[in-house]
Amino acid sequence: MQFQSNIPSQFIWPENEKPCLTKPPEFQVPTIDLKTFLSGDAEAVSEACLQVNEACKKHGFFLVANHGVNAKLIAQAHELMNDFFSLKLPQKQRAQRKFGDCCGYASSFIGRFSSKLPWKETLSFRYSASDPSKKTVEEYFLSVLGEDFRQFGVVYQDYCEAMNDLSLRIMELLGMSLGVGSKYFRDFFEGNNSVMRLNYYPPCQRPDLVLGTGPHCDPTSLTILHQDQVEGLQVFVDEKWYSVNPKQDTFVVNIGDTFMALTNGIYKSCLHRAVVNSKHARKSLAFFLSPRMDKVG
Ligand SMILES: C=C1C[C@]23C[C@H]1CC[C@H]2[C@]1(C)CCC[C@@](C)(C(=O)O)[C@H]1[C@@H]3C(=O)O
Ligand SMILES: O=C(O)CCC(=O)C(=O)O
Repeated sequence: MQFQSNIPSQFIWPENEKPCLTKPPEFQVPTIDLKTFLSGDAEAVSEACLQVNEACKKHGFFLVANHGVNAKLIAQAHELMNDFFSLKLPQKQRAQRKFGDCCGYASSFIGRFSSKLPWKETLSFRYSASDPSKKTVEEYFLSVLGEDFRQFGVVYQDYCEAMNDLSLRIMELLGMSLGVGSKYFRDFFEGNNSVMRLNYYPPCQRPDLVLGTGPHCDPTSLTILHQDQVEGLQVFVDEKWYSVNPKQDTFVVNIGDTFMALTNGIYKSCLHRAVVNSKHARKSLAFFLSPRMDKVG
């Protein structure tokens, strides 16, 4: 393995994809107050629809505030991420992601990609809303990691259920913003399957050479991201990178490729990435909503 300034070459990105040394400008992403939108107040609804329509036609990113997700649950989800990623490697590898599967533990996708490796560890698992009595996330942690991880399963099951509920309320907003009504997309995604991903970005001595997550569009329908208070998320708009800085008590929401297709390209799924820094680890919780495949005609 070759090294350049202590960084293995597989983690070093090409010149044209490296993060800029200077922090890019902050991107002004609209913040939607979900509570006022759902209150049915005509003016609030029309304002929220206008903001979402404008944002999604351009870049597909917006923030949601007053989302109703329990703050303690969010804090627990972050705390347990620290606990999991602090485990010794052999313990984490008990959940090792298998080739071809999108679930499990991955450390920089070693073995999956050979260059431009992301500077991150991830733990991904499925959430199925099709049968509310089946606690798929609890079962995952118990079956893959064992009895000691029961509490992880309970917390992330609750977190995924909260994300699923939030995603359906956001689908109401997206339907209204496109003029097809609040039930159109909500009904389509009811009982869906999703992927929950825990992202852990260790500090890096050379944050100018690596990327936590490379430039990508999410292939799924909708992503609900909760980032900790360490900056790192960047979106690519009008041929430039901008940072989407953490905003207390909000989730970052973005359209994925599948939802872009569902809107015949009217709403955009845009490139984004995550940069790292030399001092602090960074964490994010990403919930990727997908449609029920039996509803995709
Ligand atoms: C279903 C998924 C695959 C990825 C995680 C979720 C939704 C986004 C996908 C991903 C982030 C898109 C960019 C490349 C990728 C490999 C990554 O950087 O993590 C993708 C995820 C994956 O395939 O693991
Ligand atoms: O961690 C972030 O800020 C972005 C993560 C992301 O884009 C992803 O997991 O697909």
